[in-house]
This record gives sequence, structure tokens and C-alpha cells, in this order.
Amino acid sequence: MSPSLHQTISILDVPALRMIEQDAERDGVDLMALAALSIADRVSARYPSSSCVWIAAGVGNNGGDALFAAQILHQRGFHVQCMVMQPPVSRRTQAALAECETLNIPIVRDVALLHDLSQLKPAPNLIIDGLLGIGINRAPSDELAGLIAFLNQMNTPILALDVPSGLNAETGEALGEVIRATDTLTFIAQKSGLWMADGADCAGQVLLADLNVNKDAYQSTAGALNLEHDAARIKLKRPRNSHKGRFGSVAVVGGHVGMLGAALLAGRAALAAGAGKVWLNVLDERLAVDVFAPELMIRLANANLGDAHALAIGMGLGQDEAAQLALSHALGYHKASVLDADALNLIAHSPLSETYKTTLRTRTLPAVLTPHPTEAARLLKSSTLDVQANRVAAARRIAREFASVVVLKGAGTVIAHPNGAFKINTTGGSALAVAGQGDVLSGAIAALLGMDIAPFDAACLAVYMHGLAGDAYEAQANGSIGLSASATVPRISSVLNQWLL
Ligand SMILES: NC(=O)C1=CN([C@@H]2O[C@H](COP(=O)(O)OP(=O)(O)OC[C@H]3O[C@@H](n4cnc5c(N)ncnc54)[C@H](O)[C@@H]3O)[C@@H](O)[C@H]2O)[C@@H](O)CC1
Ligand SMILES: [K+]
Repeated sequence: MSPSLHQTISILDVPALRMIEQDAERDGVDLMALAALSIADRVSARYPSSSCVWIAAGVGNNGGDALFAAQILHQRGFHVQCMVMQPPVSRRTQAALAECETLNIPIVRDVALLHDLSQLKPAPNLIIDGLLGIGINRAPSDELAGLIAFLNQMNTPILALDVPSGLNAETGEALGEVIRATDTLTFIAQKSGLWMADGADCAGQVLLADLNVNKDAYQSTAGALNLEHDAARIKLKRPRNSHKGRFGSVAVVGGHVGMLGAALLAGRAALAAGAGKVWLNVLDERLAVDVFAPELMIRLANANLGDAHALAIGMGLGQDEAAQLALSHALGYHKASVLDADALNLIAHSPLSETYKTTLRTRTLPAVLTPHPTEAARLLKSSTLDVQANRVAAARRIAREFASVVVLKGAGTVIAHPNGAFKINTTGGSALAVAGQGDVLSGAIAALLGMDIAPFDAACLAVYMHGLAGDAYEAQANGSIGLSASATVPRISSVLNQWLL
């Protein structure tokens, strides 16, 4: 999707959407009519009125949106074919169906007839999915699942209404068979499930029809999409009259025997993201120089860290006693810090675990923790499945419990602030799902922290830029395979420079 830049696009949860629905009803605002008009306008803008549109409607108000849109499209001359497998339970949807009947819009009511329908000519140019919206509360029944599977295999663009049917709007979890949409036209506000977990693959291009609802009074979840960031841009702009001392310095603490690569990647990424100076404080004493990045200054893990503005701790750190001492040493400096990998594992489970937690909780400047789902599960003493089942809730809980900014990586990276605010990232894809990308991201976050960008902003911006680097690769390579973490490093500089133009 390409939401307009430099504005906050808020995410609402289902209770907030329900409140809006009730308030609109009380005030006599017909949101369903507005939704139907926005659907019809979207279709009219993309397809000539000679097009054939199949419209699948469910028993709830999602089906009502679809059936009222069917009427408008029919009146505009589109060749409309509705599918209503079960009698509507929603009063408005019942009324919409009755009006479709009055207008003699063809309606298929028996799933067994679908096979015949697939033989119909003309074939559809577009399928509109109004089967299930935010009211889904169980996996689609066999009959519904059959219809969803049938529509998915039609090889026809699908416009999902509000949410692809079968998807949990908040968690992004597919509850069973789920519509794989080309586009999703979502109403009133963004939903987190459209951007994460299965939603990242099922929602397609996400478009927002806000139905003119003023959402200020309903921001219960304090969530938003992670887009570009004007405040950080000001900090990153470089006057001609500059010197390296103005751009902050970073120390990477990690790189135990056999795991030096992680520290090297983080260090190189910090340089690529604009850090003025970067040290590698490593546990493997044998590393004298990075011949591919000789500007990295190498010293031992327990060396003085007082000269660094920001620390990246944990990349290839290991978990032995030396690693624990290095973590204690680094945390003792109370610098702006990003903690990843083994630093997180040691915080979750080690003899010094409670000490580390207390240090994090008593910091004046929150640290940034960057767990992947399994590391998040260790921090929460739960399971990876539980974390993935509600990524926003997991990220917010870690942020609260550890008084830290949290970057929960994965499809739909969640950035959570200890005060409950969160963002869901809108860039990046499977190109970044390879070894070493976490080290690159941590290095980039540390570079921004070193420039005195606030932890939550630094995390949001680095995640966004890292995702853009992945997207640029996918566009260039026509696919997501083959981007190494090392090759991502120079792309971080490219996207930052382009963004600062
Ligand atoms: N919230 C709002 O203010 C607005 C909502 N609108 C639409 O209304 C939708 C929400 O309407 P509803 O609350 O009626 O919810 P849905 O249209 O999602 O449907 C809920 C109904 O489906 C049933 N159901 C749930 N899971 C099922 C399953 N797996 N298989 C079969 N049936 C299942 C439920 O028992 C309930 O009867 C939104 O997604 C949106 O499309 C729009 O009209 C615009 C305004
Ligand atoms: K839907």
C-alpha cells in the first residue's frame, strides 16, 4: 500500500470500531451506505461498467456492505452476480438482499451451483468478498470454506471488504480457509491484522475508506502504521559544515568465538546508517581487523565504553560466563542501547537475569529490545505460538514488563513503547527473512540512537528503512530470494540518502 506520507494512520481495535458503529447509529449516520458507496466508487475507478463483478455476501453486516454496493454497481451498468449462501442474520443485510431481489440482480444461493457458475460466461473481471468482516468468531464452516477456496482458485482479482474473510482483523491469524485478496478496502480505520502474520499475505494492497469518521475520541489502542518520520529527518540532515563527531558513535558488544559475523554485520550496518565512529567490543580476542570495513575499531568486550554514544549489545554474544560479564559491563554504562539475540536470551534466562531486568526497569532512557518471536516467547515465558497468535499484545507486554521499547520482528514488525503506544511496520517482506538481518537492523537502530534520536523513533525509523531496503531488492531482483545480510548493508545507506533528498 502507499498511504500518504507524513501523516499518522491510526489502527483501531474491534471494540473501538464497535463503539463507532453504535455512536453512528445513535446519531443517524448510515455507515453501511457510505461503505457501499466507497466500494462502488473504488470499482468504478478501476473497471469499465461493462465489467462482470461477482459479489459474495455473508450473513452479517460485511455482507450488507457487499449487497448495497451490488445495487449501486448494478445501477451503474455493471454485470453483477451475487452469492448468498445463507439467509442474512443482520437486519440491514436482510433489507439489502430484499432490495437486490427487487432489482432482479441474479443471486446464487446454493454452494452446489458454484460449479455451474464457474462455467458461466462472461467470466468475472472482479470478485468482491463480503463474506466475513470484523465479526468473525470462529473458523469458516465447511460450506463457507468451500466457497472461499473456490473463489481463491478463480484466478480473478479479489477485492476484500474490510478484512479478507477468514482472517482475524486484530491478530492477522487465518482462522481456517481465508480469502487471498488482491486488494482490501478497509473501513473507518486500519486494522493490525491486515499487516501481520497471515494478513501480510492475504490482504494484498490495503486501501482505507475512512467514511468521514472522526476517530480522535476512539484511540483506545494508541496504534498506528509505521510510516516515514519527519522529526527524525531533521536530525539526520547533514549540513556541509559537518564533521564525524556530530554523527554519534556506536559500540557493538558481542562477537564471541564462532559468532564474530553477527558483530561485524551490526558494526557495518551502524556505519551504513550514518554513525560517525563504530567500535566492535568483541569477546573473540583473535579479531584484529575487518578487512572489508577497516574503519571499524576493534577492542575487547570489557574495554571502556564511555566514549560511545550508543551501544548495540548481544550480536553473537553467546551465553557463557564471559558473555554474562560483558552484558553486565555494557548495561552498567546506562547508554542509549539496543539489545538483541543472546543479550535477550541472557535477560530471559541466566543467573543474572533478575539483575539485568532491574537495570532495564530503572533506566531513565528506555533500551530497545529487538526479539524475534522465539526470543519474545522466552522473555514472556510463553510459547512462540502464543506470541504469534497476538503479536501486538506480546510486544506491548514485553515493553511494559521490561520498561523498554520493543521491536517484535517478523511479518508485520511491531514496535511497542512502554507507555502502550505501538506501530506496525508497512515495509519489507520475505527478502529479509534470512540470517544476519537482525544484526543489520540492530546496528542501524544503534546508529540512530547515537544521533540522539529517541529510542521509539529510532526503532520505528530503522525498521522502516530496513524494510525499504528489502523492498528495493525485491523490486530489482523480481523476487525475494538471495538478499544476504551483508548485501543489505549498503542498501541501508541508499534508502536513507534517498529519503533525505
Ligand atoms: N463497525 C462499523 O461501524 C461498520 C461496519 N461495517 C461492516 O460490518 C462488518 C461487521 O459486521 P458484523 O458485526 O455483522 O460482522 P460480520 O459481517 O463479520 O459477520 C458476523 C456474523 O457472521 C457470523 N459468523 C462469524 N464467524 C463466522 C464463521 N466463521 N462462519 C459463519 N458465520 C460466522 C456471526 O455469528 C455473525 O452473525 C465490518 O467488517 C464491516 O464490513 C460497515 O458497514 C461500516 C461500518
Ligand atoms: K470480507
